[in-house]
Amino acid sequence: PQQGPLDITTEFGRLYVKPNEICVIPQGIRFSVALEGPSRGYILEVYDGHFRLPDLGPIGANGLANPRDFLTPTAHFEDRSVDGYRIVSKFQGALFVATQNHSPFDVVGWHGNYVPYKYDLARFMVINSVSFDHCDPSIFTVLTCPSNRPGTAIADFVVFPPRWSVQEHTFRPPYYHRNCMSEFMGLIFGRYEAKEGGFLPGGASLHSMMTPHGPDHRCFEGASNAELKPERIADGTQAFMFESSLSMAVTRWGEETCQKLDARYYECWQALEKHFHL
Ligand SMILES: O=C(O)Cc1cc(O)ccc1O
Ligand SMILES: [Fe+2]
Repeated sequence: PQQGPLDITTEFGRLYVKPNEICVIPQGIRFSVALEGPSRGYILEVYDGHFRLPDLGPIGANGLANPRDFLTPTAHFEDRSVDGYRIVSKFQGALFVATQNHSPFDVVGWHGNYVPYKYDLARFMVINSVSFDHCDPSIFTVLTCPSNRPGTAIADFVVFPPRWSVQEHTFRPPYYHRNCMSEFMGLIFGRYEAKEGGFLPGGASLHSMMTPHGPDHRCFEGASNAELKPERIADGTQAFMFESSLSMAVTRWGEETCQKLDARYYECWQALEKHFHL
């Protein structure tokens, strides 16, 4: 959720998920979502594999998102007769409806680990360079859904949390780049350092694979001239990225119907100047 909490009921119990928390519901689990008012957020559905914590490599035993901070529901059931209870299932890309005369949330107990869970992004332990250079944003991976090609993800969920920035001799914001992943970015709240202007909470950007992108002109000028002292960045901000080795298609709704496409987005780079001095 980006705006308003989600009051989620699942066959395993209930999850109350507030903005800056995320919720993962594995395939095939029945759930319903109750809202308390205006609501908005971001959904990522993977069609292959499951999300898990990334391998920590030399980071070692703990760090990034720690297992202890993932919360699963306690068993909860209701014995409720309901005429025409509608169950909506997605199968092969289409939605199907079945009706029954009782609540599906009548599972009395459960064991195992194929369960829905939630996680508070504020609990993420941030790792970064304390010497020089801008790290690959993979250091900010909360969860990954690996593909069967090693090192390549069906999807990574990456956050850009509040943190200290201390690198020396470095252009600290994201570098200008083209890469082999599709990057869908969203903003829960605050201002993303590389696009303080046009990128608003609830909005999204998509940089498809091998499409060049990077900070806007204002960010470039600011960071190029800033004194490199230790500095807090992203306080009051939560930006994130869904990154995939697959392509993401834009629907007609996203491109036209919603009338929210920023056709002038590219202009954020137009003022960048050439800085070669012979
Ligand atoms: O494009 C972006 O803003 C996301 C991003 C951030 C970063 O720090 C490095 C690479 C990257 O793709
Ligand atoms: Fe990027």
